[in-house]
Amino acid sequence: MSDYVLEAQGLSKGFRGFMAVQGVDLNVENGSIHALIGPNGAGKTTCFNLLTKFLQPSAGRIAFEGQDITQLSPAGVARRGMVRSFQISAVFGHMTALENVRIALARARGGNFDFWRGERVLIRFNDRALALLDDVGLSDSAGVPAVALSYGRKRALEIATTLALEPRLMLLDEPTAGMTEADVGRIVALIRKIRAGRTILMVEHNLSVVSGLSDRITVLARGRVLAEGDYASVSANEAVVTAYLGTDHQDV
Ligand SMILES: Nc1ncnc2c1ncn2[C@@H]1O[C@H](COP(=O)(O)OP(=O)(O)OP(=O)(O)O)[C@@H](O)[C@H]1O
Repeated sequence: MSDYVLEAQGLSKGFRGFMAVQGVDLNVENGSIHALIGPNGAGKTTCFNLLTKFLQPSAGRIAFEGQDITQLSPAGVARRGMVRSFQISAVFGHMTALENVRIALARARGGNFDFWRGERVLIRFNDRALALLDDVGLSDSAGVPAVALSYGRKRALEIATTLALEPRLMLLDEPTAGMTEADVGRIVALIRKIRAGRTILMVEHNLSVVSGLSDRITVLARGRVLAEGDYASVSANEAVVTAYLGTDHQDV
């Protein structure tokens, strides 16, 4: 089997003639944390949407664990073990943290989501749900409605609902966006913890998060791959520095 859990070749996406992503090759190594970075408008989100099949590529091929997934739906990709955090937007504000994770577990097992009469069914998931809440540091919030959780805790709950789907490849879309510094530290620690036994691909703007977490970084600019390597090598790359300096982004 290949060392790569995810392989994309020649990935392209045009919007009415404008190429947002053009000829991107991306190989994500099994067990790694791989970050996709780049200045505003570089094509990171489009690339992410292509990989998770929220967008259909205009050209290119994507394989997950050696199987071609280019034609699959987002749900089909998720069922195979490649899950995007927040994909299922499973955080229902009026439900408690525990109830949210139980619903995610029920869905992961192909439950018909009929939770209106499902209390007896859902109760079977209590132990596993409590263990997942513990994994993300939310055991003390099990009974708290999601709406009452702080922003950082809500993101942790979203990660717990994603973990409920038992992803082998977890895709995180700007996991620290909009967070206070203290919450950023907590999410970084959480990502370090949950990486065991799985691969993580993330889009992230916060470069200190990227430098501390990523084994490998792909830098996009104007829809193309500008550089790839570890943090030390991409941050010393002249083309990368120029691309970042040309925007209002923080320095690399
Ligand atoms: N649905 C769409 N229709 C038209 N243009 C689009 C669409 N989605 C993205 N684009 C354009 O494609 C380019 C890449 O956008 P994308 O959102 O992928 O970049 P990004 O790297 O995620 O940027 P940011 O860091 O600002 O979120 C941008 O110029 C954007 O305006």
